Amino acid sequence: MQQLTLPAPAKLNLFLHILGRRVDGYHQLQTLFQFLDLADDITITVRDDGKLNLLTPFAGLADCDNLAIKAAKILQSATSTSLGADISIHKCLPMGGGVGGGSSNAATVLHGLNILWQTHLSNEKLAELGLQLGADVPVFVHGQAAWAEGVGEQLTPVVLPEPWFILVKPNCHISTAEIFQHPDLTRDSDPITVAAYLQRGARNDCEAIVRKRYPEVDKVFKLLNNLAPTRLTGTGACLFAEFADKNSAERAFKQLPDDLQAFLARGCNQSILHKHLQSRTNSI
Ligand SMILES: C[C@@](CO)(OP(=O)(O)O)[C@H](O)COP(=O)(O)OP(=O)(O)OC[C@H]1O[C@@H](n2ccc(N)nc2=O)[C@H](O)[C@@H]1O
Ligand SMILES: Nc1ncnc2c1ncn2[C@@H]1O[C@H](COP(=O)(O)OP(=O)(O)O)[C@@H](O)[C@H]1O
Repeated sequence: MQQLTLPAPAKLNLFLHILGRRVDGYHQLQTLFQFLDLADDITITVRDDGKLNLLTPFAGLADCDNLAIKAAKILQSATSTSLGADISIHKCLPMGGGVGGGSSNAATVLHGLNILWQTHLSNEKLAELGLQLGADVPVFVHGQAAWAEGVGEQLTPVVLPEPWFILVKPNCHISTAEIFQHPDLTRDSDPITVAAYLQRGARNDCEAIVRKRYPEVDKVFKLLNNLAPTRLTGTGACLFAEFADKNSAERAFKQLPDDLQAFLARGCNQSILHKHLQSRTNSI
């Protein structure tokens, strides 16, 4: 087999608590990751000459900085394969929005090339390689909704309700590093348990600062929160409102102004990448 097309889904941070800060500046978190059935599509074709080409360059981002290419390079050097690849990314996920598109692209490329190059690395090894690219890559590699601790890399799979969401990307770009450096960020939240989250919910500690720094986020937050309980994902800028069923989500979606970048999606405990990989394995 020489070519594969695989999805690279979005994630939500259903809540995000910051418990402290490590000496290296990274923050200790507690968060709950769930996937959405909303995804980029990535097509990978094997090359014999070892070259790694991105056929769909992103405006303003050098190909060598694209996480899809970085993931391919890491796998290439970890396995010493002589093979290369052409990679095309059909982008659907808002970039820099806290839905993890770049990390998800990296995880999908790791899985796709591991199949095409027949390098046979375990999920654990792929997650270890992915962590070098970003704190969120391992959860996409494993593909199970997860309770996360540490800097987001200590994962415990969980089974959660799978509600419907309206996801909105306010028209602004937020730097993750900038939010984590903010002097007013809450860094001393008490740890909680999954059971406590399921009973009472929990906040996103970045939300107050992001809403204050970015009026556009605050405006969209108020609009969505009138329709259903709303949260920031990650460090933003995307906001999500939760609905128990598809009909109520659709009704609310119709009330949104036309100029908003909004998506209707379902929460998934198994990433659609992994559903796809499983159905491939079953059909072989
Ligand atoms: C906090 C989360 C929640 O999902 O935010 P989003 O990026 O999704 O919004 C992620 O873990 C982010 O992961 P990712 O975007 O991969 O972050 P990285 O590239 O590893 O780090 C970007 C910058 O954020 C800060 N950072 C990141 C993670 C962390 N636990 N503590 C930090 O202080 C560091 O300053 C780092 O330089
Ligand atoms: N394949 C990729 N898709 C999206 N962003 C990428 C990719 N490769 C590198 N990036 C960079 O990573 C940044 C964060 O992207 P993304 O993962 O979409 O956001 P977030 O971490 O906020 O969820 C982008 O602004 C972009 O500069």
